[in-house]
Amino acid sequence: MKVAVCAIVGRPSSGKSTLLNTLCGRKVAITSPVPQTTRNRIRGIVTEERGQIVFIDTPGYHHSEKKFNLFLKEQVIEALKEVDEILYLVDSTRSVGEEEHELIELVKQAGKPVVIALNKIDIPEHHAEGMVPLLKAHFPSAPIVKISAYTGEGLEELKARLFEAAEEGPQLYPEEFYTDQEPRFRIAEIIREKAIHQTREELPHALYVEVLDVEERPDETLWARALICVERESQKGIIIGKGGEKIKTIRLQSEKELSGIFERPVRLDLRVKVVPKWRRNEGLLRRLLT
Ligand SMILES: Nc1nc2c(ncn2[C@@H]2O[C@H](COP(=O)(O)OP(=O)(O)OP(=O)(O)O)[C@@H](O)[C@H]2O)c(=O)[nH]1
Repeated sequence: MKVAVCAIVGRPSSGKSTLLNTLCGRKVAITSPVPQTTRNRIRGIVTEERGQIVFIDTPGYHHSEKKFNLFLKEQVIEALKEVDEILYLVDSTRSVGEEEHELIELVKQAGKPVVIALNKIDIPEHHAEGMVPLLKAHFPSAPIVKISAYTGEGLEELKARLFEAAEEGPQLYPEEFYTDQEPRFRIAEIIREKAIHQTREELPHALYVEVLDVEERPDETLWARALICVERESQKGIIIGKGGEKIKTIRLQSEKELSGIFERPVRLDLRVKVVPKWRRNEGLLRRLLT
């Protein structure tokens, strides 16, 4: 069968997480309209008769020099070293800027087979056609497919191109697997997604989630204790909300979604903790990012 480990690379908000979820048919990576939601390399797995593709969802690529963003950039570079092929995702509704050019160079340097997907063609203002000559000039042998990660348009063709670029090999994961994320990590990601959605305006990136304990109770309930960590005391109040309303919503939404994922009741004990300047803490960033 055809087997490949494939990195999805693209600018922030190009739709990498959305694409991964649509391709895998399930929710494996959290999505959000706020850029830079993805901080970890999450794998989604597509298994079909013709083969298996293991996707690595890389963080959005930034060319800013801030320490936080440098870490994200390192993640992209590291991810590309390990893979067999690259799915380069381009947002066809945005103009090609400096950042896209940097990314083109990065993908070229990797020297791996590349499949290019021009995303968001469901949006009428897209200019996918206009982008083709530039991409062809940089990647003469790469197939270019126009897609909508959102509606699923073009994804069959995209998968066909990815399988074509893959080599013959043994299956890497059993076919019932669609992600190799640890439960602890999945729990943290779902809580983080709900917390971001609830506090989008006030603190899009100022939080992370740490799962302290996960326990299977005798009645088969999965119980987890987690901390939502913020940078400042004022942000703690935002997460908790008036009379605890917000954190309750975050908990209920997370429990509901996690119960579906783990196919059993999930109960969460959520607390908020202030961890000053966590984004400048190198040890913590390493732990969160790797
Ligand atoms: N209309 C439309 N919207 C899309 C499509 N793909 C993604 N989006 C939207 O674009 C936004 C960003 O999508 P994500 O999948 O979170 O993007 P990402 O590339 O993973 O972002 P980072 O985590 O910042 O790297 C979300 O609001 C998506 O719903 C698409 O094909 N069509």
